[in-house]
Formats: sequence, C-alpha cells, structure tokens
Amino acid sequence: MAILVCGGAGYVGSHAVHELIQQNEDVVIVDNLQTGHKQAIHPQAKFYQGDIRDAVILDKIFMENKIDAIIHFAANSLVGESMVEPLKYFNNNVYGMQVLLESMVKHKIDKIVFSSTAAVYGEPKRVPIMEDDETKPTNPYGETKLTMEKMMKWVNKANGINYVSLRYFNVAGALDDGSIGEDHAPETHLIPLILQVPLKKREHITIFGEDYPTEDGTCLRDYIHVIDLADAHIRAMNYLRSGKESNIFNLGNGKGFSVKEMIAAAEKATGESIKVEVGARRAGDPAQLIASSEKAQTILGWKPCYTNIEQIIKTAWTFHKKHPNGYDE
Ligand SMILES: NC(=O)c1ccc[n+]([C@@H]2O[C@H](COP(=O)([O-])OP(=O)(O)OC[C@H]3O[C@@H](n4cnc5c(N)ncnc54)[C@H](O)[C@@H]3O)[C@@H](O)[C@H]2O)c1
Ligand SMILES: O=c1ccn([C@@H]2O[C@H](COP(=O)(O)OP(=O)(O)O[C@H]3O[C@H](CO)[C@H](O)[C@H](O)[C@H]3O)[C@@H](O)[C@H]2O)c(=O)[nH]1
Repeated sequence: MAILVCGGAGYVGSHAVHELIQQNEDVVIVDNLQTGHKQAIHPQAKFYQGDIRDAVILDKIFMENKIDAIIHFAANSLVGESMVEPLKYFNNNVYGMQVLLESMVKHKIDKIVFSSTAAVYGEPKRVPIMEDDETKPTNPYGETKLTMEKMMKWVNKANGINYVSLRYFNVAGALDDGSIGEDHAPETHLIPLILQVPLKKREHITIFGEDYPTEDGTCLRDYIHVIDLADAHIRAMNYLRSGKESNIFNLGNGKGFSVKEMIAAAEKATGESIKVEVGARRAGDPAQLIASSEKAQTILGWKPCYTNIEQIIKTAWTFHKKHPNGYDE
C-alpha cells in the first residue's frame, strides 16, 4: 500500500516525502508544479504531474496504485496574494479539496492528513494558542483552510473518511544536508529573505513594523523545523492507521522569536552581519502567534528535535548556500 502525497514537489511536501521514504513507505506524488520543483521530487517516489482538481488524473492514480492514505499539501498559501485574489484561493484550495474528497469517497480511501495553518485563528485572544480557541481568519487564505477543515468534518460524519488536520505555525529550515529546502518565487518568508542578504542577493532586510506591543516592538512568531513537521505527518498517518478518531493538532515549538531576534540569530548562524531597515507594518500581521503543541505531544507522542533557533536557521543556510538561485539554476 502506498501513501499519496498531494503537493509532494513543494517545500513541506518534499521533506515529508523524504522522511516517508526513510521509513520505507511507498510514495506516490501528484503535483501540478505550479510552485513545486521537479528537482525536489524524491527519485524513489512515483510522480504524476497533474492537478488535484482533475478527477480524471485522480481516478488514474487510484486505479494504478493501491493507496492507503493521503497527505494533502497542495494549495495556494500566500496571505497577501489571497487578499487580492480570493477566488484563486477558493478555487484551488476549497474546490481542490472537494474533488479530492469526492475521489476518496469513490475509491474508498478513508484516511487523510491535511496541512492547515495558524492563519485559521486570525488575531489570537491569548497565547499560546490552543486548538479549541476561536477560529476567525483575517484573510481568505486562512478562511479557505478553515473551510477545508469543515469539509473534512462533514465528510467524516457522512462518508467515514477519517482526517487529521495539522495547524502549522511558521515552517522553517531544510534537510540537514541542504539537498532540499525552501524555494518560493516570490519569496515572502522571513528566514529565506534574511539569508538573501549574506547571499548578496538583497541589500538589506526590512523589518515590517517595530511598534507592536512586544518587548522589542517587532512581531513574535513560533518557528518549527520542516523535518519535525514531516515527523508529525507520519505520526498523524499512523494515528489514523491505528483506527483512532479524526482530530486537529497545532504544531509549533511553543516559543516566540521576534523579527529582531531572528535577524540576530541569522547573523550568528551565518557569521555575517546583516543590514537592516525598518519599514511600515505589513497588513494583517498579528503581533504574536505562538502555539501550544501540548495536544500533539500528548496524543501523537510528537516532540520537536530542532528547538534551537540558530540550528534551525543553519539548516536553511546550508540549502541556500548550495542553491543560491534556487533549484532551477
Ligand atoms: N510554509 C509555511 O510556512 C506553511 C505554514 C502553514 C501551512 N502551510 C501549508 O502547507 C502546505 C505546503 O506549503 P509549502 O510552503 O510547502 O508550499 P509550496 O507552494 O512549496 O507547496 C505546495 C505544492 O502543491 C502543489 N500544488 C498546488 N496546487 C496544486 C493543485 N491544484 N494540484 C496539484 N498540485 C498543486 C505546488 O506545485 C507545490 O508543489 C500548504 O498547504 C500550505 O498552506 C505552509
Ligand atoms: O521581509 C520581511 C518578511 C517578514 N517579516 C516579518 O516576519 C514575521 C514572519 O513572516 P513570514 O512571512 O515569514 O510568516 P507569517 O507569520 O506571515 O506567515 C506564516 O504563518 C501564517 C500563519 O499565520 C501562514 O501559515 C503562512 O503560510 C506562514 O508562512 C512577520 O512578523 C513578518 O511581518 C519582516 O519583518 N520582513
């Protein structure tokens, strides 16, 4: 039996595939390569280039392979873009989930592990955030992910498809050897943008606002290493395999780092000084997002291995030094 990884050529998906194959799982990938990279596809995975909104390709995959469970990463995930093109997000994320679930019902696949996000919470009323805290997304991206969670909830009741939704906080880092890592275009995430300065691809990093109600005035985020995240997906899949009920888990390290602390940590990790400018706030940024991952620790037995922020940044640095222009060059 194989695992179908939707979006396995992307940043998080490629690391999850790597860990699945390390654990001797058979992996099938479907990815339309809209943001994914051929070079990130594990050579031992069977790859179908296609779109999850295409029921015909899903039929073909389910008929040609014995699929035990699905891990679903395929989505659009830029908060800013979702504010200006919300329908693109509803189409790819929500309609994509609909076609995938319909196909799962048709082919009697009853397990799915889903990439959700801290963006489902919106502006948190308290930190650390717990899974049953209020969900009130402040952007269409978060709204689509919450809708996708609700679709799984109702399909679970009606059709018996069991799910685990993993609400990630800020994903960071790369495989230790730097063979795969984060390559988004445009890049919007803080760590790869900071690292573009010592790579001489960017003059300085702009801090988006230093007037937040935090100790140094910059936003606090909870950074979780992509390999710890991959491990959580495998645990979630095995949790479903053991017949346990559908569930939702936060995934983070439980500690917030400010933008200024991240820049200082990157200077230490790279041994280079990083030029900084302070700019205006970015619309929609909550002052702090910090996870309580207690539930994942208790129920999935998950424990992050990468808790040192410099070490997390170092793994990203190894990837970027090896691939200064991303995968394609
Ligand atoms: N990176 C983060 O910080 C973060 C945080 C929280 C949640 N997430 C979620 O994790 C998932 C993966 O994020 P990522 O950073 O790896 O993104 P990514 O863009 O690198 O990966 C997504 C992959 O899915 C593919 N894809 C998208 N739409 C598709 C479709 N319709 N059919 C087939 N393939 C399709 C893309 O080509 C890409 O390979 C996303 O669902 C995202 O919302 C990411
Ligand atoms: O050039 C930059 C880029 C980012 N930041 C700041 O750095 C922090 C982290 O920003 P990222 O863009 O790296 O990450 P976000 O916290 O905005 O977003 C992440 O968490 C979200 C959940 O809220 C979504 O899941 C999203 O996909 C995921 O990348 C924010 O305070 C942001 O304002 C800067 O100061 N300068």
